[in-house]
Amino acid sequence: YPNQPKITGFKSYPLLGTLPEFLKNRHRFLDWTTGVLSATPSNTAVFRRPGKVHGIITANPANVEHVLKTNFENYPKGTKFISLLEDFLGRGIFNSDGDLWRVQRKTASYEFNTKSLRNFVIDTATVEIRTRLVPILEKAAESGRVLDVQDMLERFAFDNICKVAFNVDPGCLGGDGTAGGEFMRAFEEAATLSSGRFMYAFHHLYKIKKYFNMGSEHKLMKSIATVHEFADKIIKSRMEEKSENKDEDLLSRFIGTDKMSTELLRDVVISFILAGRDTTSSALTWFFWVLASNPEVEKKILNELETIRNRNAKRIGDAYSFEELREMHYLHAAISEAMRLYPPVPVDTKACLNDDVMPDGTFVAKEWFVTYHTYAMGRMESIWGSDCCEYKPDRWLENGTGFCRQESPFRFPVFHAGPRMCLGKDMAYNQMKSIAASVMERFEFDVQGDKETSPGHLLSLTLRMKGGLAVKVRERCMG
Ligand code: HEM
Repeated sequence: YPNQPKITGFKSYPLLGTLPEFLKNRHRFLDWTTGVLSATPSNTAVFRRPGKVHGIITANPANVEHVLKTNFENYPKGTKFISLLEDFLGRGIFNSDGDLWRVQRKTASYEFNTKSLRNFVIDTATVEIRTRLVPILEKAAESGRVLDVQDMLERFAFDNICKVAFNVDPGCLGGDGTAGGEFMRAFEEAATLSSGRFMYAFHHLYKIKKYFNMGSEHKLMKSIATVHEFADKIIKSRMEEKSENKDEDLLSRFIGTDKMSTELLRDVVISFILAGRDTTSSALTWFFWVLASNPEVEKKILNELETIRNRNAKRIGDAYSFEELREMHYLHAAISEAMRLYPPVPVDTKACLNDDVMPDGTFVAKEWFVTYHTYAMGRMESIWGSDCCEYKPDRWLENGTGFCRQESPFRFPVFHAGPRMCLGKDMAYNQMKSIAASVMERFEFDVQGDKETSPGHLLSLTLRMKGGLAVKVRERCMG
Protein backbone atom coordinates (compact mmCIF):
# COMPACT_ATOMS: atom_id res chain seq x y z
CA TYR A 1 0.00 0.00 0.00
CA PRO A 2 2.31 2.74 -1.27
CA ASN A 3 0.09 5.60 -0.12
CA GLN A 4 -0.23 4.39 3.43
CA PRO A 5 1.36 6.87 5.88
CA LYS A 6 4.53 5.36 7.32
CA ILE A 7 3.52 5.61 10.96
CA THR A 8 1.54 2.50 11.81
CA GLY A 9 1.30 3.19 15.51
CA PHE A 10 1.54 -0.40 16.69
CA LYS A 11 4.90 -2.08 16.87
CA SER A 12 4.95 -4.59 14.04
CA TYR A 13 7.15 -7.67 13.55
CA PRO A 14 8.08 -9.39 10.29
CA LEU A 15 5.56 -12.14 9.52
CA LEU A 16 3.84 -11.83 12.90
CA GLY A 17 2.65 -8.25 12.46
CA THR A 18 1.08 -6.72 15.56
CA LEU A 19 0.20 -10.11 17.07
CA PRO A 20 3.00 -10.34 19.68
CA GLU A 21 2.11 -6.86 20.97
CA PHE A 22 -1.57 -7.75 20.99
CA LEU A 23 -0.96 -10.91 23.02
CA LYS A 24 1.25 -9.02 25.45
CA ASN A 25 -1.31 -6.27 25.99
CA ARG A 26 -4.61 -8.08 25.47
CA HIS A 27 -5.42 -7.87 29.21
CA ARG A 28 -5.11 -4.04 29.07
CA PHE A 29 -6.39 -3.64 25.55
CA LEU A 30 -8.13 -0.26 26.02
CA ASP A 31 -5.29 1.56 27.75
CA TRP A 32 -2.66 0.05 25.47
CA THR A 33 -4.49 1.12 22.31
CA THR A 34 -5.32 4.54 23.80
CA GLY A 35 -1.62 5.16 24.42
CA VAL A 36 -0.72 4.14 20.89
CA LEU A 37 -3.45 6.24 19.28
CA SER A 38 -2.65 9.37 21.23
CA ALA A 39 0.96 9.11 20.05
CA THR A 40 0.10 8.97 16.32
CA PRO A 41 -0.34 12.25 14.41
CA SER A 42 -3.93 11.63 13.26
CA ASN A 43 -4.90 9.33 16.15
CA THR A 44 -5.24 6.37 13.81
CA ALA A 45 -3.17 3.18 13.71
CA VAL A 46 -2.90 0.21 11.39
CA PHE A 47 -3.26 -3.24 12.90
CA ARG A 48 -1.43 -6.13 11.26
CA ARG A 49 -1.96 -9.76 12.00
CA PRO A 50 -0.28 -12.78 10.44
CA GLY A 51 -1.84 -13.79 7.15
CA LYS A 52 -4.19 -11.41 5.44
CA VAL A 53 -6.21 -9.91 8.26
CA HIS A 54 -5.61 -6.20 8.69
CA GLY A 55 -7.52 -3.37 10.11
CA ILE A 56 -7.32 0.11 11.52
CA ILE A 57 -8.21 1.58 14.86
CA THR A 58 -9.11 5.24 14.94
CA ALA A 59 -9.88 7.95 17.47
CA ASN A 60 -10.16 10.65 14.83
CA PRO A 61 -13.59 12.37 14.64
CA ALA A 62 -13.34 13.01 10.87
CA ASN A 63 -12.72 9.30 10.27
CA VAL A 64 -15.58 8.38 12.61
CA GLU A 65 -17.96 10.64 10.70
CA HIS A 66 -16.80 9.11 7.42
CA VAL A 67 -17.38 5.53 8.63
CA LEU A 68 -20.62 6.02 10.55
CA LYS A 69 -22.31 8.52 8.27
CA THR A 70 -20.76 9.83 5.05
CA ASN A 71 -19.75 6.44 3.65
CA PHE A 72 -22.13 4.40 5.83
CA GLU A 73 -22.97 1.85 3.10
CA ASN A 74 -19.29 0.88 2.82
CA TYR A 75 -19.00 0.03 6.52
CA PRO A 76 -21.57 -2.57 7.62
CA LYS A 77 -21.12 -4.70 10.71
CA GLY A 78 -19.96 -7.34 8.26
CA THR A 79 -20.19 -11.09 8.08
CA LYS A 80 -17.40 -11.80 10.56
CA PHE A 81 -18.96 -9.73 13.35
CA ILE A 82 -22.40 -11.07 12.58
CA SER A 83 -21.25 -14.70 12.53
CA LEU A 84 -19.54 -14.37 15.93
CA LEU A 85 -22.73 -13.19 17.59
CA GLU A 86 -25.22 -15.05 15.44
CA ASP A 87 -25.70 -18.08 17.69
CA PHE A 88 -26.82 -15.75 20.46
CA LEU A 89 -28.44 -12.79 18.69
CA GLY A 90 -29.60 -14.35 15.41
CA ARG A 91 -30.40 -11.53 13.02
CA GLY A 92 -31.89 -9.06 15.48
CA ILE A 93 -31.42 -5.31 14.92
CA PHE A 94 -28.10 -5.36 16.72
CA ASN A 95 -26.68 -8.12 14.54
CA SER A 96 -27.90 -7.49 10.99
CA ASP A 97 -27.09 -5.32 8.00
CA GLY A 98 -28.89 -4.25 4.84
CA ASP A 99 -32.63 -4.71 4.38
CA LEU A 100 -33.08 -6.96 7.37
CA TRP A 101 -31.62 -4.25 9.62
CA ARG A 102 -33.54 -1.47 7.82
CA VAL A 103 -36.97 -3.06 8.38
CA GLN A 104 -36.36 -3.52 12.09
CA ARG A 105 -34.86 -0.06 12.45
CA LYS A 106 -37.90 1.53 10.83
CA THR A 107 -40.41 -0.14 13.13
CA ALA A 108 -38.23 0.38 16.18
CA SER A 109 -37.53 4.08 15.49
CA TYR A 110 -41.23 4.73 15.11
CA GLU A 111 -41.97 3.07 18.45
CA PHE A 112 -39.04 4.71 20.25
CA ASN A 113 -40.41 8.09 19.27
CA THR A 114 -43.87 7.50 20.72
CA LYS A 115 -44.88 9.21 23.92
CA SER A 116 -46.56 6.02 25.08
CA LEU A 117 -43.27 4.09 25.08
CA ARG A 118 -41.47 6.96 26.77
CA ASN A 119 -44.06 7.08 29.55
CA PHE A 120 -44.08 3.30 29.90
CA VAL A 121 -40.30 3.36 30.34
CA ILE A 122 -40.35 6.16 32.91
CA ASP A 123 -43.21 4.56 34.86
CA THR A 124 -41.46 1.19 34.86
CA ALA A 125 -38.25 2.72 36.21
CA THR A 126 -40.12 4.75 38.84
CA VAL A 127 -41.94 1.71 40.20
CA GLU A 128 -38.75 -0.32 40.34
CA ILE A 129 -36.87 2.45 42.12
CA ARG A 130 -39.59 2.85 44.75
CA THR A 131 -40.37 -0.80 45.36
CA ARG A 132 -36.96 -2.44 44.95
CA LEU A 133 -33.96 -0.11 44.78
CA VAL A 134 -34.81 2.21 47.68
CA PRO A 135 -35.82 -0.63 50.08
CA ILE A 136 -32.53 -2.45 49.34
CA LEU A 137 -30.56 0.72 50.07
CA GLU A 138 -32.57 1.36 53.24
CA LYS A 139 -31.75 -2.14 54.47
CA ALA A 140 -28.07 -1.77 53.60
CA ALA A 141 -27.93 1.55 55.47
CA GLU A 142 -29.59 -0.01 58.48
CA SER A 143 -27.40 -3.10 58.63
CA GLY A 144 -24.17 -1.36 57.66
CA ARG A 145 -23.25 -4.19 55.30
CA VAL A 146 -21.16 -3.57 52.19
CA LEU A 147 -23.17 -3.49 48.98
CA ASP A 148 -22.00 -4.06 45.40
CA VAL A 149 -23.57 -1.15 43.50
CA GLN A 150 -22.65 -2.59 40.11
CA ASP A 151 -24.43 -5.86 40.82
CA MET A 152 -27.47 -3.98 42.12
CA LEU A 153 -27.62 -1.74 39.04
CA GLU A 154 -27.18 -4.67 36.65
CA ARG A 155 -30.08 -6.48 38.29
CA PHE A 156 -32.15 -3.32 38.15
CA ALA A 157 -31.36 -2.80 34.46
CA PHE A 158 -32.08 -6.41 33.60
CA ASP A 159 -35.50 -6.40 35.29
CA ASN A 160 -36.23 -3.04 33.74
CA ILE A 161 -35.32 -3.92 30.17
CA CYS A 162 -37.21 -7.25 30.35
CA LYS A 163 -40.29 -5.33 31.38
CA VAL A 164 -39.81 -2.85 28.53
CA ALA A 165 -38.89 -5.55 25.99
CA PHE A 166 -41.63 -8.09 26.73
CA ASN A 167 -43.49 -7.06 29.84
CA VAL A 168 -41.97 -9.78 32.00
CA ASP A 169 -40.54 -9.14 35.43
CA PRO A 170 -37.72 -11.59 36.14
CA GLY A 171 -37.44 -10.26 39.71
CA CYS A 172 -33.63 -10.34 39.77
CA LEU A 173 -33.44 -7.37 42.11
CA GLY A 174 -35.12 -7.90 45.44
CA GLY A 175 -37.61 -10.52 44.22
CA ASP A 176 -36.99 -14.23 44.73
CA GLY A 177 -35.70 -14.29 41.14
CA THR A 178 -36.08 -18.05 40.78
CA ALA A 179 -36.97 -18.36 37.09
CA GLY A 180 -35.68 -14.91 36.19
CA GLY A 181 -32.38 -15.46 37.97
CA GLU A 182 -31.58 -18.41 35.75
CA PHE A 183 -32.51 -16.39 32.66
CA MET A 184 -30.30 -13.48 33.76
CA ARG A 185 -27.33 -15.74 34.53
CA ALA A 186 -27.68 -17.53 31.19
CA PHE A 187 -28.03 -14.19 29.37
CA GLU A 188 -24.95 -12.85 31.09
CA GLU A 189 -22.92 -15.94 30.27
CA ALA A 190 -24.07 -15.96 26.65
CA ALA A 191 -23.09 -12.27 26.23
CA THR A 192 -19.68 -12.72 27.87
CA LEU A 193 -18.77 -15.91 26.04
CA SER A 194 -20.00 -14.62 22.67
CA SER A 195 -17.93 -11.46 23.04
CA GLY A 196 -14.96 -13.59 24.17
CA ARG A 197 -14.90 -14.97 20.62
CA PHE A 198 -13.60 -11.56 19.45
CA MET A 199 -10.48 -11.95 21.54
CA TYR A 200 -9.20 -15.17 19.99
CA ALA A 201 -5.81 -14.63 18.38
CA PHE A 202 -6.96 -16.95 15.59
CA HIS A 203 -10.44 -16.25 14.42
CA HIS A 204 -11.36 -19.85 13.52
CA LEU A 205 -10.36 -21.35 16.86
CA TYR A 206 -13.84 -20.89 18.26
CA LYS A 207 -15.32 -22.79 15.30
CA ILE A 208 -13.15 -25.80 16.06
CA LYS A 209 -14.13 -25.66 19.73
CA LYS A 210 -17.75 -25.30 18.72
CA TYR A 211 -17.54 -28.24 16.33
CA PHE A 212 -16.18 -30.48 19.09
CA ASN A 213 -18.54 -28.91 21.65
CA MET A 214 -15.62 -28.11 23.93
CA GLY A 215 -14.99 -25.82 26.92
CA SER A 216 -16.40 -22.34 26.61
CA GLU A 217 -18.30 -23.20 23.42
CA HIS A 218 -20.12 -26.00 25.22
CA LYS A 219 -21.07 -23.58 28.00
CA LEU A 220 -22.10 -20.97 25.47
CA MET A 221 -24.46 -23.31 23.65
CA LYS A 222 -26.06 -24.33 26.93
CA SER A 223 -26.64 -20.76 28.04
CA ILE A 224 -28.01 -19.76 24.63
CA ALA A 225 -30.47 -22.66 24.79
CA THR A 226 -31.71 -21.42 28.20
CA VAL A 227 -32.15 -17.85 26.93
CA HIS A 228 -33.95 -18.96 23.78
CA GLU A 229 -36.28 -21.30 25.64
CA PHE A 230 -37.28 -18.54 28.09
CA ALA A 231 -37.90 -16.03 25.30
CA ASP A 232 -39.71 -18.50 23.03
CA LYS A 233 -42.21 -19.41 25.73
CA ILE A 234 -43.14 -15.78 26.28
CA ILE A 235 -43.40 -14.97 22.60
CA LYS A 236 -45.57 -18.00 21.91
CA SER A 237 -48.04 -17.23 24.66
CA ARG A 238 -48.11 -13.56 23.69
CA MET A 239 -48.88 -14.40 20.09
CA GLU A 240 -51.74 -16.62 21.14
CA GLU A 241 -53.39 -13.83 23.08
CA LYS A 242 -52.56 -11.32 20.37
CA SER A 243 -56.03 -10.02 19.61
CA GLU A 244 -56.86 -8.63 23.04
CA ASN A 245 -53.30 -7.63 23.81
CA LYS A 246 -52.83 -3.94 24.51
CA ASP A 247 -49.48 -4.02 26.24
CA GLU A 248 -47.04 -1.20 25.76
CA ASP A 249 -43.89 -3.32 25.66
CA LEU A 250 -41.68 -3.64 22.58
CA LEU A 251 -42.60 -7.23 21.78
CA SER A 252 -46.32 -6.36 21.62
CA ARG A 253 -45.52 -3.46 19.35
CA PHE A 254 -43.48 -5.66 17.01
CA ILE A 255 -46.14 -8.40 17.00
CA GLY A 256 -48.64 -5.69 16.09
CA THR A 257 -46.81 -5.00 12.82
CA ASP A 258 -47.51 -8.57 11.58
CA LYS A 259 -44.22 -8.53 9.71
CA MET A 260 -42.06 -10.93 11.66
CA SER A 261 -41.62 -14.65 12.17
CA THR A 262 -41.49 -16.02 15.72
CA GLU A 263 -37.76 -16.53 15.35
CA LEU A 264 -37.09 -12.98 14.22
CA LEU A 265 -39.26 -11.69 17.07
CA ARG A 266 -37.05 -13.59 19.49
CA ASP A 267 -33.92 -12.15 17.89
CA VAL A 268 -35.36 -8.64 18.13
CA VAL A 269 -36.28 -9.02 21.80
CA ILE A 270 -32.87 -10.48 22.69
CA SER A 271 -31.10 -7.66 20.85
CA PHE A 272 -33.06 -5.10 22.84
CA ILE A 273 -32.35 -6.80 26.13
CA LEU A 274 -28.65 -6.88 25.27
CA ALA A 275 -28.65 -3.21 24.27
CA GLY A 276 -30.49 -2.03 27.37
CA ARG A 277 -29.08 -4.40 29.95
CA ASP A 278 -25.49 -3.60 30.79
CA THR A 279 -25.14 -0.18 29.25
CA THR A 280 -26.97 1.99 31.77
CA SER A 281 -25.65 -0.04 34.72
CA SER A 282 -22.09 0.35 33.45
CA ALA A 283 -22.50 4.11 33.01
CA LEU A 284 -23.98 4.60 36.48
CA THR A 285 -21.42 2.39 38.22
CA TRP A 286 -18.57 4.51 36.88
CA PHE A 287 -20.58 7.68 37.59
CA PHE A 288 -20.97 6.76 41.27
CA TRP A 289 -17.29 5.88 41.43
CA VAL A 290 -16.07 9.23 40.01
CA LEU A 291 -18.50 11.06 42.26
CA ALA A 292 -16.76 9.62 45.32
CA SER A 293 -13.64 11.68 44.58
CA ASN A 294 -15.56 14.75 43.37
CA PRO A 295 -17.68 15.95 46.32
CA GLU A 296 -18.14 19.42 44.78
CA VAL A 297 -19.93 17.82 41.80
CA GLU A 298 -22.13 15.81 44.14
CA LYS A 299 -23.04 19.02 45.95
CA LYS A 300 -24.00 20.79 42.74
CA ILE A 301 -26.23 17.88 41.72
CA LEU A 302 -27.97 17.96 45.10
CA ASN A 303 -28.50 21.72 44.76
CA GLU A 304 -30.04 21.25 41.34
CA LEU A 305 -32.41 18.58 42.66
CA GLU A 306 -33.41 20.79 45.58
CA THR A 307 -34.17 23.70 43.25
CA ILE A 308 -36.39 21.49 41.09
CA ARG A 309 -38.18 20.06 44.13
CA ASN A 310 -38.77 23.50 45.59
CA ARG A 311 -40.05 24.88 42.30
CA ASN A 312 -42.54 22.04 41.94
CA ALA A 313 -43.48 21.64 45.60
CA LYS A 314 -42.11 18.11 45.81
CA ARG A 315 -40.72 16.10 48.67
CA ILE A 316 -37.69 13.84 48.72
CA GLY A 317 -38.77 10.42 47.46
CA ASP A 318 -41.50 11.72 45.13
CA ALA A 319 -41.08 10.42 41.58
CA TYR A 320 -39.68 12.79 38.97
CA SER A 321 -41.70 13.41 35.81
CA PHE A 322 -40.28 13.52 32.30
CA GLU A 323 -40.34 17.33 32.34
CA GLU A 324 -38.47 17.44 35.65
CA LEU A 325 -35.86 14.98 34.41
CA ARG A 326 -35.36 17.27 31.44
CA GLU A 327 -34.65 20.19 33.74
CA MET A 328 -31.70 18.33 35.33
CA HIS A 329 -28.99 19.89 33.17
CA TYR A 330 -26.15 19.58 35.62
CA LEU A 331 -26.93 15.93 36.38
CA HIS A 332 -27.10 15.31 32.62
CA ALA A 333 -23.67 16.90 32.25
CA ALA A 334 -22.22 14.93 35.16
CA ILE A 335 -23.42 11.61 33.70
CA SER A 336 -22.20 12.52 30.19
CA GLU A 337 -18.81 13.43 31.59
CA ALA A 338 -18.55 10.06 33.37
CA MET A 339 -19.43 8.32 30.08
CA ARG A 340 -16.80 10.37 28.23
CA LEU A 341 -14.11 8.79 30.42
CA TYR A 342 -15.82 5.41 30.87
CA PRO A 343 -18.02 4.78 27.82
CA PRO A 344 -20.27 1.73 28.30
CA VAL A 345 -19.44 0.54 24.76
CA PRO A 346 -15.72 1.36 24.63
CA VAL A 347 -14.89 0.19 21.10
CA ASP A 348 -17.02 -0.68 18.11
CA THR A 349 -16.02 -2.39 14.89
CA LYS A 350 -17.22 -2.26 11.27
CA ALA A 351 -16.08 -4.09 8.16
CA CYS A 352 -14.87 -2.34 4.99
CA LEU A 353 -16.69 -3.47 1.82
CA ASN A 354 -14.56 -1.70 -0.81
CA ASP A 355 -11.12 -0.06 -0.79
CA ASP A 356 -11.36 3.43 0.62
CA VAL A 357 -9.32 6.34 1.95
CA MET A 358 -10.15 7.97 5.27
CA PRO A 359 -10.32 11.77 5.62
CA ASP A 360 -6.94 11.69 7.42
CA GLY A 361 -5.35 9.90 4.43
CA THR A 362 -5.27 6.39 5.90
CA PHE A 363 -5.88 3.76 3.25
CA VAL A 364 -8.35 0.98 4.11
CA ALA A 365 -8.59 -2.12 1.96
CA LYS A 366 -11.64 -4.23 1.28
CA GLU A 367 -12.31 -6.69 4.13
CA TRP A 368 -10.23 -4.83 6.70
CA PHE A 369 -11.89 -4.09 9.99
CA VAL A 370 -12.32 -0.50 11.09
CA THR A 371 -12.61 0.02 14.83
CA TYR A 372 -13.50 3.39 16.28
CA HIS A 373 -12.25 3.75 19.82
CA THR A 374 -14.71 5.68 21.97
CA TYR A 375 -12.72 5.10 25.16
CA ALA A 376 -9.57 6.55 23.58
CA MET A 377 -11.53 9.48 22.11
CA GLY A 378 -12.61 10.58 25.58
CA ARG A 379 -8.91 10.79 26.47
CA MET A 380 -7.59 12.56 23.38
CA GLU A 381 -6.05 15.98 23.93
CA SER A 382 -6.82 16.75 20.29
CA ILE A 383 -10.56 16.55 21.10
CA TRP A 384 -10.94 17.64 24.72
CA GLY A 385 -7.84 19.72 25.41
CA SER A 386 -5.06 19.32 27.92
CA ASP A 387 -7.44 18.54 30.81
CA CYS A 388 -8.94 15.62 28.85
CA CYS A 389 -8.28 13.10 31.61
CA GLU A 390 -9.96 15.17 34.33
CA TYR A 391 -13.58 14.77 35.38
CA LYS A 392 -15.18 18.17 34.77
CA PRO A 393 -18.94 18.23 34.14
CA ASP A 394 -18.76 22.00 33.58
CA ARG A 395 -17.20 21.43 30.16
CA TRP A 396 -20.69 20.32 29.07
CA LEU A 397 -22.49 23.47 30.17
CA GLU A 398 -23.30 26.25 27.77
CA ASN A 399 -21.72 29.49 28.89
CA GLY A 400 -24.15 31.59 30.84
CA THR A 401 -27.31 29.49 30.55
CA GLY A 402 -26.26 26.45 32.59
CA PHE A 403 -27.93 24.26 29.97
CA CYS A 404 -26.18 21.06 28.99
CA ARG A 405 -24.92 21.45 25.42
CA GLN A 406 -25.06 18.85 22.65
CA GLU A 407 -21.71 17.47 21.56
CA SER A 408 -21.08 16.25 18.02
CA PRO A 409 -21.67 12.47 18.04
CA PHE A 410 -18.52 12.07 15.94
CA ARG A 411 -16.39 13.56 18.70
CA PHE A 412 -18.40 11.79 21.40
CA PRO A 413 -19.63 8.54 19.78
CA VAL A 414 -20.72 7.03 23.10
CA PHE A 415 -24.15 6.37 21.58
CA HIS A 416 -22.75 5.67 18.11
CA ALA A 417 -23.72 8.12 15.31
CA GLY A 418 -25.31 8.32 11.88
CA PRO A 419 -28.10 6.01 10.68
CA ARG A 420 -27.33 3.34 13.29
CA MET A 421 -27.21 5.70 16.24
CA CYS A 422 -28.43 4.18 19.50
CA LEU A 423 -32.21 4.11 19.62
CA GLY A 424 -32.31 4.04 23.39
CA LYS A 425 -30.31 7.21 24.10
CA ASP A 426 -33.15 9.28 25.53
CA MET A 427 -34.58 6.28 27.31
CA ALA A 428 -31.18 5.62 28.86
CA TYR A 429 -30.69 9.21 30.05
CA ASN A 430 -34.18 9.26 31.57
CA GLN A 431 -33.53 6.02 33.38
CA MET A 432 -30.07 7.01 34.58
CA LYS A 433 -31.17 10.45 35.77
CA SER A 434 -34.17 9.02 37.52
CA ILE A 435 -32.02 6.48 39.39
CA ALA A 436 -29.19 8.90 40.19
CA ALA A 437 -31.58 11.60 41.46
CA SER A 438 -33.66 9.24 43.61
CA VAL A 439 -30.63 7.51 45.07
CA MET A 440 -28.49 10.60 45.69
CA GLU A 441 -31.13 12.69 47.42
CA ARG A 442 -31.74 9.96 50.00
CA PHE A 443 -28.44 8.12 50.36
CA GLU A 444 -24.69 8.65 50.53
CA PHE A 445 -22.29 6.05 49.16
CA ASP A 446 -19.05 5.54 51.00
CA VAL A 447 -16.91 3.86 48.34
CA GLN A 448 -14.67 1.22 49.90
CA GLY A 449 -11.01 1.05 48.98
CA ASP A 450 -8.95 3.44 46.92
CA LYS A 451 -11.03 6.34 45.57
CA GLU A 452 -8.28 7.87 43.48
CA THR A 453 -6.89 5.01 41.37
CA SER A 454 -9.19 3.94 38.61
CA PRO A 455 -10.50 0.39 39.22
CA GLY A 456 -9.75 -2.19 36.55
CA HIS A 457 -12.37 -3.16 34.03
CA LEU A 458 -13.67 -6.32 32.51
CA LEU A 459 -14.17 -6.14 28.80
CA SER A 460 -17.22 -7.99 27.60
CA LEU A 461 -19.48 -6.14 25.18
CA THR A 462 -19.65 -3.37 27.75
CA LEU A 463 -17.19 -1.81 30.17
CA ARG A 464 -17.77 -3.44 33.56
CA MET A 465 -15.88 -2.61 36.72
CA LYS A 466 -13.60 -5.41 37.83
CA GLY A 467 -14.71 -6.74 41.20
CA GLY A 468 -17.81 -4.50 41.27
CA LEU A 469 -18.26 -1.27 43.22
CA ALA A 470 -18.27 -1.93 46.96
CA VAL A 471 -19.93 0.80 49.05
CA LYS A 472 -21.31 1.37 52.52
CA VAL A 473 -24.65 3.13 52.38
CA ARG A 474 -25.76 5.92 54.71
CA GLU A 475 -29.09 7.73 54.83
CA ARG A 476 -28.38 11.32 53.87
CA CYS A 477 -29.16 13.96 56.48
CA MET A 478 -30.84 16.78 54.61
CA GLY A 479 -30.26 19.97 56.54
C1 HEM B 1 -25.90 4.45 28.53
C2 HEM B 1 -26.66 3.66 27.82
C3 HEM B 1 -26.42 3.26 26.38
C4 HEM B 1 -25.31 3.43 25.59
C5 HEM B 1 -23.99 4.09 25.96
C6 HEM B 1 -25.62 2.86 24.29
C7 HEM B 1 -24.73 2.82 23.22
C8 HEM B 1 -25.01 2.24 22.00
C9 HEM B 1 -24.05 2.05 20.94
C10 HEM B 1 -22.59 2.44 20.99
C11 HEM B 1 -24.69 1.44 19.92
C12 HEM B 1 -24.09 1.01 18.59
C13 HEM B 1 -23.69 -0.44 18.68
C14 HEM B 1 -23.33 -1.01 17.35
O1 HEM B 1 -23.98 -0.77 16.36
O2 HEM B 1 -22.36 -1.77 17.31
C15 HEM B 1 -26.07 1.26 20.32
C16 HEM B 1 -27.02 0.70 19.53
C17 HEM B 1 -28.30 0.44 19.96
N1 HEM B 1 -28.86 0.77 21.18
FE1 HEM B 1 -27.91 1.68 22.69
N2 HEM B 1 -26.89 2.38 24.32
C18 HEM B 1 -27.42 2.61 25.57
C19 HEM B 1 -28.67 2.25 26.01
C20 HEM B 1 -29.65 1.70 25.24
C21 HEM B 1 -30.97 1.36 25.71
C22 HEM B 1 -31.52 1.56 27.12
C23 HEM B 1 -31.62 0.82 24.65
C24 HEM B 1 -33.04 0.34 24.66
C25 HEM B 1 -33.41 -0.84 24.56
C26 HEM B 1 -30.72 0.84 23.51
C27 HEM B 1 -31.02 0.38 22.25
C28 HEM B 1 -30.14 0.31 21.20
C29 HEM B 1 -30.44 -0.32 19.93
C30 HEM B 1 -31.75 -0.96 19.54
C31 HEM B 1 -29.28 -0.23 19.14
C32 HEM B 1 -29.08 -0.76 17.72
C33 HEM B 1 -29.35 0.34 16.71
C34 HEM B 1 -29.10 -0.12 15.29
O3 HEM B 1 -28.23 -0.95 15.05
O4 HEM B 1 -29.79 0.41 14.42
N3 HEM B 1 -29.54 1.38 23.91
N4 HEM B 1 -26.24 1.75 21.60
